[in-house]
Amino acid sequence: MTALIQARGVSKRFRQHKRFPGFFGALKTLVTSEYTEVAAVTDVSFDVGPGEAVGYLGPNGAGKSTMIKMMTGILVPSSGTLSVLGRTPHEQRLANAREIGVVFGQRSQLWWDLPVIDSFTLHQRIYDIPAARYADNLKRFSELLDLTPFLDRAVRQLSLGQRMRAEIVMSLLHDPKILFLDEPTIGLDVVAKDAVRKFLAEINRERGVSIILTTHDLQDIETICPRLVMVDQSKLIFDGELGNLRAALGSSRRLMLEFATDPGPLELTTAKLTADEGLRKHYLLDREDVSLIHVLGEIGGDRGLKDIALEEPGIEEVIRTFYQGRNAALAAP
Ligand SMILES: Nc1ncnc2c1ncn2[C@@H]1O[C@H](COP(=O)(O)OP(=O)(O)OP(=O)(O)O)[C@@H](O)[C@H]1O
Repeated sequence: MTALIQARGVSKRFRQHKRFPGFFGALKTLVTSEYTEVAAVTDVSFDVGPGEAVGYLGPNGAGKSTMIKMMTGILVPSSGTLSVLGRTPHEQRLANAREIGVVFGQRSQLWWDLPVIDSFTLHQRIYDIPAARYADNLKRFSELLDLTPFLDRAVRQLSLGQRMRAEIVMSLLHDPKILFLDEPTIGLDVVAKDAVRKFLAEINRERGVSIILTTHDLQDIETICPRLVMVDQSKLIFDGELGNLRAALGSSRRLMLEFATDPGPLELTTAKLTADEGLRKHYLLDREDVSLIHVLGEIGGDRGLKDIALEEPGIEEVIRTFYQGRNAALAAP
């Protein structure tokens, strides 16, 4: 598989004028030429293949937006090599732009005072999209994201959810091979988030558009991205599937057993009793080698068991556990 994106030891450091506090500090700031360096991205390497959907995750300030900006050619890496569709993004920014789509949740690419459809028409001209292709894409995407009711309205009159849907459609009109999205669902209500997620998952599946997505909403990842790239304090700390991360953290499935009559505190060797509500008992299954069959075998058939529910830990819990474990390891003497 040829990689569409190849990052090798990519770093980005920002140089900032050193600021001194207080009134005299402000004067000193003006006359000194001292700088501090911020390491936004440090030695990051990964590949992204055709049709992959990758969630780029990390806490605030971990360097996600900076990495997206380097891949889209807006920022120049301080060191390392970065190739997107065979090009160095910042050196061939225009050629790169023709084959990628970009959506920044915090910044609009639509013309604020023009009707949505006018921004789309301008996009068609700038990107030289053949008329039939443009018409097909516009029809299909507008239907999927329900844009038709507000195509003729000025962008400044749209709600955030409507504007984001329009941004996403515009980013795809020229059939990009890769779509970069920086927090595309930020501030959206649950219905709009759901529509955007389903649309992106469908575009990825149907058209094979590779997706690189940063978000703080892990449900976005769960719906769209099988693969996670996780960063912390500018460095890459995990690259793989959510299932691998779950496995690496050990199994911690939750089990709920409901009985017709209360069998009393039912301690088991195969599962840890975590809450006893009488008829309902909650357990943690934290051993890989123990399955539900083992637990049921231990309970036996004569306890009046009425119902069973087994739950895998949700994505929030998996990611939180991973970062907490890492922070604890870093803090250890
Ligand atoms: N233009 C800039 N000049 C100086 N420092 C910057 C600049 N842009 C980003 N940084 C710094 O680089 C680091 C990484 O920033 P970045 O915006 O990439 O983080 P992020 O992971 O996208 O964060 P968030 O989740 O809050 O959006 C931060 O410490 C930030 O303050």
